[in-house]
Amino acid sequence: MTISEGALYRYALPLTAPLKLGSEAVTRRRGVLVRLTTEEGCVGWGDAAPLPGFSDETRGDVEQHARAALPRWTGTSFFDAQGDLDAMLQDLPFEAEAPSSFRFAMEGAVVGAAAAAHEASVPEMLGTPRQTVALNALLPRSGANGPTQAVRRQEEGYRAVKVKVGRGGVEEDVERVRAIRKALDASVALRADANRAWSFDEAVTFADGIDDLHIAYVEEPLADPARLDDFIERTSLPVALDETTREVPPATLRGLPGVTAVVLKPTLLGGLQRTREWGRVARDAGAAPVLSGSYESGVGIQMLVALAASGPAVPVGLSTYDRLAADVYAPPLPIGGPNVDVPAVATPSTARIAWERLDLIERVSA
Ligand SMILES: O=C(O)CCC(=O)c1ccccc1C(=O)O
Ligand SMILES: [Mg+2]
Repeated sequence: MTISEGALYRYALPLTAPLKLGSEAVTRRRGVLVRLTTEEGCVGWGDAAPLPGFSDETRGDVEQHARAALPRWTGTSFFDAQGDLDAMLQDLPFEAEAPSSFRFAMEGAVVGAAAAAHEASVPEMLGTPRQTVALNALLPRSGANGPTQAVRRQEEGYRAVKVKVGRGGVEEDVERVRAIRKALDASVALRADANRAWSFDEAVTFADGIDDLHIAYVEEPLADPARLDDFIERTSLPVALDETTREVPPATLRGLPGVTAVVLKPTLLGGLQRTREWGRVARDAGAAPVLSGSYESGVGIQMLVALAASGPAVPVGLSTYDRLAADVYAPPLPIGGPNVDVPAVATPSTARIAWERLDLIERVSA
């Protein structure tokens, strides 16, 4: 497969409400779309959407890197045997300093073009996909009416609910999580995410406070993640990694037997190869890989759905898409309920691109 053209487009999508990310408040979701075209006329799209407060790079960095790198991709041939996707991805001409979101975009565009060349779907290129992907419902941050909202989501059919903790006092979190857990059916998984807010003692207070309840896991309880193994030894609370996956190699999991799940965000982790490697190591270690979004556009979300469809059947974190008031696709993708129909969502479609929302940055031909 030979790339004959690469194009870069800037987008800035409106949100349903400002997004609070650490100390930043984002009012528009900004990113860069990549389109690669092969000599045979096959097209693949990718989404590079660095998340302020979480990504190491800015959108400006992505633009600068992508403009300099694109001429090395056009005219380049690479191996594209279906069934050996990992070999194909390893062959891509990335520089060592390629930003994470750029890796995600370029790998996605290449897989999309290869899928078109093989008349396969993107999920099929990644493995043997399931037809549906279940989502977890993310409860809004404000503490009010947590149990009522959680029950509403359960009635809509969600099998997992995620709640943010670690913003106020730990006692309040214990009360909130207890009330939500008691309001939900036992069969609905409850997940908590502390985003590294707690000292060791606060995290233990939380764990002891909900000791008699079954929650699926708490993500990143500790401000000092180096103490995770102590925490796992001290409490019986199941733990999930999120931020840590961007800081340590996947093999670290083998030394953390109390880790029940790993939250994998390809935009932040640096693309498909790294996500798939984490997924393989997690499964070997008995931890569930939970694919999650970082507020990508529809193009990025399609790739996340494809990745999730080729992984184990655990509810994934893609309700970030609800926060976009408009997408690069018009109409937007049909992601609005507890289950995503994979074939209906994960087919990239140039015909549905909302061109008026894209600004051409650069187009390079071989
Ligand atoms: O996991 C989910 O359900 C949604 C994704 C999510 O919460 C998230 C999205 C972007 C950045 C950080 C986080 C987080 O897990 O804290
Ligand atoms: Mg998290």
